[in-house]
Amino acid sequence: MHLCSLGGAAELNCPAAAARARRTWWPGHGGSRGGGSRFLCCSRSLSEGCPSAPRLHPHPLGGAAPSGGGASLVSLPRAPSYTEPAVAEYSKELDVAVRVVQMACSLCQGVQEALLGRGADQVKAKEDDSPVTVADWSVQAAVSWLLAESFPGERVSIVAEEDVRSLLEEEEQTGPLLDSVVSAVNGCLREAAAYGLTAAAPPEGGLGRREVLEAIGRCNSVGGPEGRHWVLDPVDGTLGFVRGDQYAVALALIDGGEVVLGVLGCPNYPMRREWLDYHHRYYRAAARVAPAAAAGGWHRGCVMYARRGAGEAWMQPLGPHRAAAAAARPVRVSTVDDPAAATFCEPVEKANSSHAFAAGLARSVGLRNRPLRVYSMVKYAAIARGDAEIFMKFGRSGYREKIWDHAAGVLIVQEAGGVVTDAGGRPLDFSRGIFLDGLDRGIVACSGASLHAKIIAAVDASWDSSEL
Ligand SMILES: Nc1ncnc2c1ncn2[C@@H]1O[C@H](COP(=O)(O)OS(=O)(=O)O)[C@@H](OP(=O)(O)O)[C@H]1O
Ligand SMILES: [Mg+2]
Repeated sequence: MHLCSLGGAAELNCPAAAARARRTWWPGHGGSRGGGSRFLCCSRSLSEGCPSAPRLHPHPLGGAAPSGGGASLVSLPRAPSYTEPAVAEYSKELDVAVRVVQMACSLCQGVQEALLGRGADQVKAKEDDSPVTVADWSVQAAVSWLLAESFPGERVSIVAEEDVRSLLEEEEQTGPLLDSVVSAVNGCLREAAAYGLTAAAPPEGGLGRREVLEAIGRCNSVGGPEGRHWVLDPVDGTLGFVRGDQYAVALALIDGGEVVLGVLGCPNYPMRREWLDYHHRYYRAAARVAPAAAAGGWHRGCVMYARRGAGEAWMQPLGPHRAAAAAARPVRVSTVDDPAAATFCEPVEKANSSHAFAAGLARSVGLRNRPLRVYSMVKYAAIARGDAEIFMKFGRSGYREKIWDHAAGVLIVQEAGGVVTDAGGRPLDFSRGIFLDGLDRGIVACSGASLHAKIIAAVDASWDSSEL
């Protein structure tokens, strides 16, 4: 365990570069550790396969009447309730999960801002050399606490990425860390009432070190085909997070081996894609001069969510619950099904997915747009709301994909109208524990069945001649 020297200025949505990239997604430049990163946006007309067209469905949280004890949820102006049992199922779980992810995003925003100001010594490296920060452990502790308090009397099983051991090892080797985590957790939990989770507020004086460690340690479930398991990636795309770029907070619920709920917090992915054209920090500075500009929400990220079988996915802006819920809108995948006109997403890091294979495949189907390279499950969010059409991930041989890196995003894309399978066209199997074992080659997510079939055929045609 050692300090990780991730450096490099993040060039988030630079306006000048955005002008150059006006017509297409521009590839991010992740490069190796120490490099900068860029994330720019597509400026295709919003009328093209517009995901924001209003639909005549009631909001899924509309029927989320809190049942039994547990979190007392603030009553909101509600759309008509669902009556079909299949849709009403998991209402309370979805409602709590959205609020919890909102709170976690707020925590992350604070840590990211502090991190960018204070430098690389705040970033630690795990045994596999991947980065981890105060935010990863703090979000895990806060989510664990909030779920346990919101579902009292239930054995809340959580499968999550971080563990207590690595936190304690870091503490031992590099000095005070746990206190920063405790402070971030308490700062987050103090906001519980603003997010309508009043019963989950911390005790007076806040949680202590022991309680925080216990909360992190409780997330030690291994999932599996039976029972209910929450699946949490506290900070997905930690590399993007430490570079001031895109990252996600991902929370899903698996029941009987199937993903039934997915919530994806994307704190740097604004509600409207054209807002990505601008540098977040430029806007933060502008907001200090003219605070009214900030009130419009241009700078905010979003939270996407879906429930299995509902046939719809939703998005709301970051923020306390009343305002966020009032601004929620459905999202829908793009209608582009011609690969030549599609945009594909892939991981920023070459080590996480072969860029060369994806580029060859893109050429073979006549794809003209440059790839959208973006950190984290924001790739799934981009597909779900029609900002891109294809996401491919072909990990290096031997790498075992983890369920927390995919569960929430896969469900959201599927419910928004997309198709996600392995490269053999088979559904992803979330019932096998922590790993997405049994994957044929890699993961292919597309905005629709016809595009998906073409991409799967193209993968087959290029596979044997590839070096994967
Ligand atoms: N070698 C390798 N191959 C495939 N996948 C890997 C690999 N190493 C790590 N990971 C996992 O990838 C998560 C980040 O994946 P992304 O697709 O978002 O990649 S990238 O950040 O855009 O480069 C990342 O999640 P976080 O740790 O939450 O950031 C890892 O779980
Ligand atoms: Mg992850």
